[in-house]
Amino acid sequence: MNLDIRTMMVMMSALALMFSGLLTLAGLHAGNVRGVQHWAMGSLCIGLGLSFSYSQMEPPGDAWALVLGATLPMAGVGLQFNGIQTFKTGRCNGYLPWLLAGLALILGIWFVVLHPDIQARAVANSLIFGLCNAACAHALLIRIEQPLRTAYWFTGATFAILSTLFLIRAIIVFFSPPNSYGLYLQTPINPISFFIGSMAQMCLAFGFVLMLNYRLSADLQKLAASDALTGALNRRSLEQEAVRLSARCTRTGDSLAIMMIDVDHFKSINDRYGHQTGDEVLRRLAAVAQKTIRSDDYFARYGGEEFCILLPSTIEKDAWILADRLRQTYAGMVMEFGGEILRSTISIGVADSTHAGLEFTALVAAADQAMYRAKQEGRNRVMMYSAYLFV
Ligand SMILES: Nc1nc2c(ncn2[C@@H]2O[C@H](COP(=O)(O)OP(=O)(O)OP(=O)(O)O)[C@@H](O)[C@H]2O)c(=O)[nH]1
Repeated sequence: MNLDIRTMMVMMSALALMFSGLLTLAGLHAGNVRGVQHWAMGSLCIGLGLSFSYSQMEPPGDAWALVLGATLPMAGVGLQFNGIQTFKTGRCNGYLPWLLAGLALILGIWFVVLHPDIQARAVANSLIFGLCNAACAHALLIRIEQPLRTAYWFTGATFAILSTLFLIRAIIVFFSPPNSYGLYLQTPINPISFFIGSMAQMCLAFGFVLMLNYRLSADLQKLAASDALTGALNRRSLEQEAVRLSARCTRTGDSLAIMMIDVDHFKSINDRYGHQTGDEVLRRLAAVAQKTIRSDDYFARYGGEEFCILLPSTIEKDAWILADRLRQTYAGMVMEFGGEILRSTISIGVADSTHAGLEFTALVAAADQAMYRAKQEGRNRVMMYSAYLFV
């Protein structure tokens, strides 16, 4: 391939520096999403490292510039890895870029200053870069969050390609005849590596921006679907889930159960302890309910101090057992606010599709009727819709 190495190196360095700016700007509006600044710093280090390498291409090259030319990109890959960790988990091994930079520095001093050996240095650096990129690919391709799957795959695959490229480069240079390799010689491996390397840099920057974009839109969707006070689903998303579940149950013939939960005498809690305490009571109830239900049940705040749980593949009797367990757990909770003890209870109405049909509004109406019956009967109890349906 007749591509000029110098031109490609300048382009690659300019691209990396540009992407650093782009990622910095993207990170400014990323809100709580962390990791983007690591990627920006990583790109900056890679860009600067490449400019150092380029600056000593013409003989007599400065050995220290060559050392820095490998040290900075190594720190850059470490920062990219940190960015992936932070993006996925919120935490990272902060020492990693320093460790990698230290390793590259020692290798550089050894193979450039003390025992100059271009070939050995190229093999060692390619191996380390290959392994670091493989680690980045691995970090991206394990434990993938569903909404970000495509973005993770895209970025992870790019890292995997880069890793393969570096490892092939290490093997080719290792087996090339002594003194036949030079970093800037027009041997086939050099233009190919630089060409694929520049493309990969570009894909990585796109990949990172794609990941950020997917995460922000997933966060927005989550916000739009949940109740701000309790974190439960909001009524609109519950209704959407109900339509989906009803269609599934119609197809499979499964039963769908529902619970309507209402805090007893909530007005007097607000009046006596204040609205903030009332809010906290709702949060605690939501937390207990979330713990009680199964992972495929849907828990939502229906409005005010009323909550709703949809239970797929459940009959009314089983829903009653679950509801009564929730009622007892909540009634047993001793809440303390500003030194004052607060105990509260809930009334629950349960119904299922066998008695009320699969229409969501009919299910809600049935469970609501049962819940009001529970209130009438003295509160702090669970009533089944079918129990008085045939009375
Ligand atoms: N703190 C707080 N109060 C709320 C919220 N939403 C609704 N409320 C209050 O909840 C109270 C509901 O009162 P009511 O509908 O009379 O029912 P209740 O006092 O619980 O009586 P019963 O349901 O009959 O046991 C009202 O005073 C609302 O202002 C909220 O998000 N936070």
